[in-house]
Amino acid sequence: MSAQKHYDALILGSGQGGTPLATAFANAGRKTCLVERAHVGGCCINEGCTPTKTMIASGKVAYLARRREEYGVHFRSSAAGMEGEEGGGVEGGGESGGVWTDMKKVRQRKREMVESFRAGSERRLGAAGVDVLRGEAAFMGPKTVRIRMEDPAEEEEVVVSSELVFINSGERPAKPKIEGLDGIEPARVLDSTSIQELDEVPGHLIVLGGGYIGLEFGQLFRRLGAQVTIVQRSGQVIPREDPDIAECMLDILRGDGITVRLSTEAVRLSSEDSTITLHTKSPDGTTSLIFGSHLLLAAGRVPNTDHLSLPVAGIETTPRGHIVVNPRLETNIPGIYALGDVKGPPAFTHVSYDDFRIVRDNLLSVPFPSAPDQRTTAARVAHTPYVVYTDPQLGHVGMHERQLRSQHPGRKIKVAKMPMEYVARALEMGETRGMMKAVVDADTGEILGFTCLGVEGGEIMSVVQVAMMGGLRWEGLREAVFAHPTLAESLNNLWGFLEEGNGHQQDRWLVSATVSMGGFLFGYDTGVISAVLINLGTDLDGRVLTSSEQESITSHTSGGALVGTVIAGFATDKYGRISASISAV
Ligand SMILES: Cc1cc2nc3c(=O)[nH]c(=O)nc-3n(C[C@H](O)[C@H](O)[C@H](O)COP(=O)(O)OP(=O)(O)OC[C@H]3O[C@@H](n4cnc5c(N)ncnc54)[C@H](O)[C@@H]3O)c2cc1C
Ligand SMILES: NC(=O)c1ccc[n+]([C@@H]2O[C@H](COP(=O)([O-])OP(=O)(O)OC[C@H]3O[C@@H](n4cnc5c(N)ncnc54)[C@H](O)[C@@H]3O)[C@@H](O)[C@H]2O)c1
Repeated sequence: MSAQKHYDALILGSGQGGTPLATAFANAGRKTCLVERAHVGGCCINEGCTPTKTMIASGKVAYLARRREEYGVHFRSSAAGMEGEEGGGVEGGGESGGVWTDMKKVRQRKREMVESFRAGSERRLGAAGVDVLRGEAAFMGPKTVRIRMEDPAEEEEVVVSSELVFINSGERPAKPKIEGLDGIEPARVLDSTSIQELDEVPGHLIVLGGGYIGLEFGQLFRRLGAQVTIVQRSGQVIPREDPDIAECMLDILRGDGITVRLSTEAVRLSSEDSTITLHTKSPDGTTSLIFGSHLLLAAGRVPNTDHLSLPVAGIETTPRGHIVVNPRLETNIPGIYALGDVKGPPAFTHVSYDDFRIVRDNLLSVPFPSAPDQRTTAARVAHTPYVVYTDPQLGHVGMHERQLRSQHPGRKIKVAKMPMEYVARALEMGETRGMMKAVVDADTGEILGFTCLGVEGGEIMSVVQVAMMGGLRWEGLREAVFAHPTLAESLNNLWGFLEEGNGHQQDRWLVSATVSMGGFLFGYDTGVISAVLINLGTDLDGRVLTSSEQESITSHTSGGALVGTVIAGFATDKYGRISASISAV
């Protein structure tokens, strides 16, 4: 049996764009229908941001509990020389003992958070009078959709037509093609959704993919007590980042005891008893085996367009299956729009939510903040921020140095890098890992991009984002009066590190040169003096530096002064940290 219904607005998928859009249309007096095949609130609330950040909070507590003695804090039992009560959980990696994870409790806390967020969304939809149909939608024609209902006892199928259709169907985890994958016991092969439902910590988690999901879960499960190996196909983790930031992140992950294998291709999987074996290959042909108890697939996501029968409606997609839209989020079919991840990257909740605002303002004429009918995605391109919720967080806004140098080679830029070790508040908190980096226009002072890989890096980044939105130049942040001691006050000092040098590569050399050469003399040329570099050693990979690299370093040393025959100077390492004071002849 199939029922027929007609609406003013039909929303397919209850994601971060579609859910508030449905409420807005209904509140504006339009007859509105929202179709959802799984759960209201979509990925972010049910499987994405909300549950992961809730679980990551548990990981942070475990991490700090292990570091408690650094802060002069002891558990009563250990202070008294007694064994801490243990049981019901899994030993927490053993770094400092006594901390174990009750995975069921971690999961329960996550479930409660998800349920409360989801209930809030359901309440808002109900209060606005949105018809929520539980089932899977597929087009029958441009403005007609068939819904296969979740509960066939009521209706097996409902056919809905509408003047306006909004597709907000999101993405799901990709399943990479690896020989042997289908032969592994399903309970041991996890994705970003199923890993959140584990009731015990895996013994050894192999993470396939060194992107956002791989890093967030890899570090979380390490902190909860698992051995973790991250296998990343490309030569750096989080490949969209500048190499110096990715390298700093790598140091942090390895510092946490995570094994990270870069430039490593997963070739084949096999399993015996409870052990999974991943056969890998490096670009030079070297093969190796990685053994683990569980495998997390974190190798990207694919759009939920394959079940929508888009060709029936004539809706255009990219070769990867994302829906093609213009800056007003209109598809090629009039009256049909796409919002959120389903239209392609960047795939973030705040992007999907802004898609909602664009459509709402253009179609429901909400006049603020810009004139109706003029809102497009173009306005946010320069400033779209994001945060990777590793600890420390990686917050970024604007352009990357690498992107600027490759896409705008003629533009004169300056780069400032400062280690979090220079941030008073971070020192007080005992959380000094990471670095800040800013890229500015050398002529105008405009802030073009900013990254903070540091404690509460997302919050610090947001301060700079607001400055960028307001057109504040870097000098404005240098002179701003921030409350002391905040993390944001470090934005007074960052700019002292601005220089035109072309990046991390030379800094890598400087690190190893200073580390390996001991008492040797650094040469530099400040325009006042020039001196000769006596010995340079090797780069971080042990490679002997060429003469042109040595020359480059001698002209890149950050500063110095000549006093008689004694040369004093300093050089900065890859984080901009002063790594050597030189005084010798
Ligand atoms: C593990 C993880 C962590 C994340 N963390 C963050 C974070 O910290 N910050 C951040 O900004 N982003 C994060 N993201 C990304 C973020 O979750 C998404 O960008 C966000 O949910 C936007 O999604 P959306 O609005 O496009 O739709 P989604 O939230 O994906 O919702 C789409 C909905 O459509 C439904 N649907 C699909 N097909 C059909 C159909 N045919 N019929 C009916 N219903 C259908 C689905 O069931 C789903 O509920 C994370 C993602 C993951 C996986
Ligand atoms: N904090 C956040 O905002 C947040 C958190 C999680 C996810 N997300 C969103 O979800 C998206 C998807 O995340 P993701 O981490 O799955 O994808 P991703 O594209 O960010 O990273 C996937 C990584 O896996 C690697 N890879 C791909 N195939 C591989 C293979 N066969 N073997 C080894 N490595 C392989 C790629 O090189 C890539 O670096 C993100 O791009 C982001 O938009 C956001």
